[in-house]
Amino acid sequence: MIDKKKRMPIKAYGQLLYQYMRPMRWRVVAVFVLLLISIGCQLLSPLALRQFIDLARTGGSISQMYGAAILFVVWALAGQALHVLVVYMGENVGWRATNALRAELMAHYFTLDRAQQQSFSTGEMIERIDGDVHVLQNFFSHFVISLLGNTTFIVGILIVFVVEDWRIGVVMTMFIMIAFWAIDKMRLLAVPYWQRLRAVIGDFFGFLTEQLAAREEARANGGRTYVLWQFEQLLHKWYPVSKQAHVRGYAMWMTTIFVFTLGNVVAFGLSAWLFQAGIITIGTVVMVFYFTELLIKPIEHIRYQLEDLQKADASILRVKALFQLQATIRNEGEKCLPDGALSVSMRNVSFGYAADTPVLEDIYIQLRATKVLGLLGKTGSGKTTLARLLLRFYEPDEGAIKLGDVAVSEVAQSDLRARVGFVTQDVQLLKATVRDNVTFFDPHVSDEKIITVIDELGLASWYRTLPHGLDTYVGEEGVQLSAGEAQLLVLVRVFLANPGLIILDEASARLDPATEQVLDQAMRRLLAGRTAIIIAHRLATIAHVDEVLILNHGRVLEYGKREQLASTPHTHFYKLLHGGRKELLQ
Ligand SMILES: Nc1ncnc2c1ncn2[C@@H]1O[C@H](COP(=O)(O)OP(=O)(O)OP(=O)(O)O)[C@@H](O)[C@H]1O
Repeated sequence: MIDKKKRMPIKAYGQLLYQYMRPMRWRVVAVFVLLLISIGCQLLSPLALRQFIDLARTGGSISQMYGAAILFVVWALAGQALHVLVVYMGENVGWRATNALRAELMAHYFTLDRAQQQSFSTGEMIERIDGDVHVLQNFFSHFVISLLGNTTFIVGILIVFVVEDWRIGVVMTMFIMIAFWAIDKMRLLAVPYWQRLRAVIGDFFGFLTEQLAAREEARANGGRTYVLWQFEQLLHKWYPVSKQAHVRGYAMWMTTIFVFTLGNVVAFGLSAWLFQAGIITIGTVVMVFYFTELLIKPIEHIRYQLEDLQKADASILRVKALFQLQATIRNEGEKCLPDGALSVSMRNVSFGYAADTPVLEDIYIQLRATKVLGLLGKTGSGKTTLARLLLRFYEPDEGAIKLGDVAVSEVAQSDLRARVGFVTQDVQLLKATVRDNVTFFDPHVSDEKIITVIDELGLASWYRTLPHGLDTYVGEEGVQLSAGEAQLLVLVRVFLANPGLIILDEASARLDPATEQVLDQAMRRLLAGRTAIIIAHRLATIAHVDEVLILNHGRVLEYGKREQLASTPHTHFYKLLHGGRKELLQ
């Protein structure tokens, strides 16, 4: 349902402007000063026009008339030139403010929990960080400058009217007040519709990014018809919402046109009457008419600004909603994990993504530093979830998790992320060079170090095929890597960071048997002296681990030393090794 009353309080606008304009206050002050001078020039030019006409009617000298004409042109040109400068500088202020807002939104997004991040599709996030903020750019660059400038201009014209004749001043002041009242009443009309329009655009981009990412799967699995159907549904939804929003914007435009016409009639009628009564000169009649015409522009601009404010209302509400979303895991610790390999301890840990659906129950792990644990279990048994708890992506409902004898809840998130290396099933490479991909843009990692890890992982021959070595670009415009190669590169990234605990989630699932064998040997060398948890569906992946844990429906089915389990005939692991209980891996 659309909440028609939803409107941003003026205070919220003030706060937003204060927050983002403060760092540029001198620039903003300069814009205002230029704006006032520009308004002064624009107000002086019709006075020169009046002087010119009255001189012509009363037989003034030609040189006096030239003087008035030149003044008219000079004031008009100076006013316009300064106006251009004001717009340029205003745009600059707007860009800076919106970029700061964009950066803050992006940084805030990274502070959110995994579950909260997942509640936004990629497209929705693009719409928030770019779409909504783009709308606000106009608000930042033009709104205050334009509103203040145009209001000052209108007040200036009214003062001129009052000075000329109080009746013109009173009537035109009343007319402007009525005009603003009518336009402001129209303002509320479209806010909820602009809000809905942006939400629909967000859904559309969300769908588009998702489908573009999964285009191969969709094509291979015959999903094309469904995708196109869904695409069309979204377009159908977009059109009526866009129409509703624009029709309401148009209603506001119509109101302004009506108001302008009324203003012209009033100004012309009144000044004609005053002229006939011999109270004002013909030059003043032309000047009043000229000023009334000039009034149209600022009222028009204010209308534009209010229309933009309708869009900004919707965008600010959505941006604020994102800012108000706070990570549930907020009690960031301050402790650091001890150097070197980390022990892992989980005691009576239980967890569920939803309150009434446990995914892990009563998990117990006691892994000494430098030991490697093989984690087995069929799909959906909770292996990845267990890894996410170790990284504190989620908080356990019960139990205690410690790394290197420090509770993960007491460790600073940055330290936790730096000391625990996680290779997920879904490998993501950046559109950057091989070097930047493995160092994550850390300039302190030397090329020698990178090449050593590449050598140790057995990737030397692959590395030699890269046309520009570490400077080779990967991704769409660079070298295309196979899924297996991408996974190997991510392994280089993890090992370079020298973590105290490495979690490999199905890391070798995409590799061919030959590559897997090369990697297996290299991994054994690299894992020596480090703690690791290897999540696997295949027994070969965990041929050299020290301990084995089998998960079944979120519970520990079996846990012990690999050698011991492998040599005890009644264990599940023994049966697995000898061809039985295969369902535990599927
Ligand atoms: N983000 C999430 N939100 C809600 N439920 C989730 C989420 N991630 C996983 N689950 C559910 O938790 C259960 C365990 O999932 P998990 O990914 O941990 O299993 P897994 O053993 O790693 O499976 P696989 O071997 O297929 O990767 C599954 O029932 C899954 O549907």
